[in-house]
Amino acid sequence: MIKLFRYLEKFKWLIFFTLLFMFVQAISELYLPTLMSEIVNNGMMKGDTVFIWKYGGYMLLVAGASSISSIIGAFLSSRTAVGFGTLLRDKVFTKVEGFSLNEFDKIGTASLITRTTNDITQIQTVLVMMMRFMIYAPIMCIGGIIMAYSKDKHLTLVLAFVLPLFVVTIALLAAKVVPLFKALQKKLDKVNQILRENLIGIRVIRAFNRVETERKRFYEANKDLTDTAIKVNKILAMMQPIMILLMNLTNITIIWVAAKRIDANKLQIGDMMAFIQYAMQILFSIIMVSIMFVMVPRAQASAERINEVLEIEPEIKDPKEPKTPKISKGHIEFRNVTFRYPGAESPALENISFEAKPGEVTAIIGGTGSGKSTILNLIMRFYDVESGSILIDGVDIRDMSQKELRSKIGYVPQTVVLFSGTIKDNIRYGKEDATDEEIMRAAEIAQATEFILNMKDGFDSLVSQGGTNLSGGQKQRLSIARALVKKPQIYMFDDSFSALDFKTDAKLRSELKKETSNSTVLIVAQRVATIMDADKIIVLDEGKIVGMGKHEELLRTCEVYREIVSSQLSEEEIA
Ligand SMILES: Nc1ncnc2c1ncn2[C@@H]1O[C@H](COP(=O)(O)OP(=O)(O)OP(=O)(O)O)[C@@H](O)[C@H]1O
Repeated sequence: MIKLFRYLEKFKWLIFFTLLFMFVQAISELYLPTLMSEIVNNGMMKGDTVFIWKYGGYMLLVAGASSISSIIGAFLSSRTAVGFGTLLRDKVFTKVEGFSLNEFDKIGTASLITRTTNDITQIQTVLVMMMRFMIYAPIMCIGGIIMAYSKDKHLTLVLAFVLPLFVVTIALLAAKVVPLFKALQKKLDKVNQILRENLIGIRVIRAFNRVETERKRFYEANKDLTDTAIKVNKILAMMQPIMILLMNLTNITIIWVAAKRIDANKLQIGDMMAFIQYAMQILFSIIMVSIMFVMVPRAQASAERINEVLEIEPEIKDPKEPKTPKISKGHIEFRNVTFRYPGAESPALENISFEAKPGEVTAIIGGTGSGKSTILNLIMRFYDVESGSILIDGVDIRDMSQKELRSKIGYVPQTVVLFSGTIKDNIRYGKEDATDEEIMRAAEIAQATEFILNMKDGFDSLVSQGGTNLSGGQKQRLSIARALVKKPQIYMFDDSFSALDFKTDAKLRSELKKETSNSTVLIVAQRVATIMDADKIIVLDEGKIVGMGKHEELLRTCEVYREIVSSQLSEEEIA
């Protein structure tokens, strides 16, 4: 947690004033019982009304100061904690944005969400407590002991018995609660993970009639979380009556001992009353500190989880001095590229070398899992190659800034991702300052205009989160329009025409050809018809290139290609 507290620097003045006001509150509260004992001893016992009024007035002033300090302290500490929480969330979010896909896989999306929300809230809560109790509780405890001692030495002996008993009881309870608090956080992660999977996969869950199974899975994770939470709260609930019992026993003992001393004229009633109040203040401050000791480990567990995220050094970093290609055309070259996914035994791509030139369409075809998407992932630098290099316009992509690299590329991923907003917003995602004409033009080429205009509000129609109110083919076309509006040097289509009917597919590609005549176009496809007329077809099989050339050439020379073609086209089509 200390590591995270370095970010508190920004709030140092707020913290200073919180501590100052908490100090004023503690001192005022310590002074009140003494004033009260004065009123009892010198006012009430002697019937001196003027004295009572005078000291009563003092008491009012001191109590007022204490209340105002308490209010201001609470306000300032909350401001600090909320500000700190915001700052941390921002830091975690910014860090996560820079993660490569590897790091996402390592921590998991659900856990990243819990860490950014719940874990940071835990730290916020503890920070408020720390700021309020850090100064207040020790002053109340030590000051209380000193004041109590000044009222009566003998009575202080009662405290010498009670305080250790109090501390031991709290320590025993805390020892039980702390591990449970740590477990709570993990169980919350699990509930979040199942919830997320279910919300995203609801269609599949229903289609496979797995609603009951999923409900059971959620119920079990939820119950596990609830059981632990109940266990924690049972112990915490026990704490309160035990504390009250101990406090009352302390009260009774003090009164019993004090009564004898008052009888023997060794103690005044006012001093006994003040002593009782000091004893309560001491016990309360111990409770406060112990609550902090229980809460801190929980926040500590959260802090560790946040630190883990903040300390991950993204594997993919920008070079210190990024290079820019002298001539920028979008020429791609793979030189002996081998790549293995983290933890995988065999490489997903092995010794891949090819060129994709501007003005040409380069297609990649191959069976499922042959490494087609991986090639595109590597060009986008979602992962770094294991050996070999990828050059764009002669510059290794690891020597370029990621921003520059990605600004050259219009990428249409295999799984379409749309954001909540209008159709226009989604297309404009490709180019922030795109004009309405540019957006319409992109939609036109992507063959999306017709269905967009058929929607109630045309280009201003709302796309729901994840694009659930659109069909697969409609989503694909919007995703293509989003890449087109960017007018990049390199287009990468990852199986992006698979959900289109043949007619739309052919129309779209012929329009696309006109639009992308000067760009480098990479098309990953399963359908031979989609890539037959490409300038270069790369045939992949188990991560290796087994053929490269034009359609007719490959038909003659490449066995794998022939197999793919004959499984899809009729004899006449092949001829
Ligand atoms: N994130 C990942 N972590 C580990 N292995 C992966 C990951 N993504 C893909 N792979 C593996 O890498 C290999 C190549 O996958 P890739 O997605 O490139 O295939 P593909 O040819 O695009 O297949 P498809 O046509 O089915 O999309 C596969 O064996 C796959 O299991």
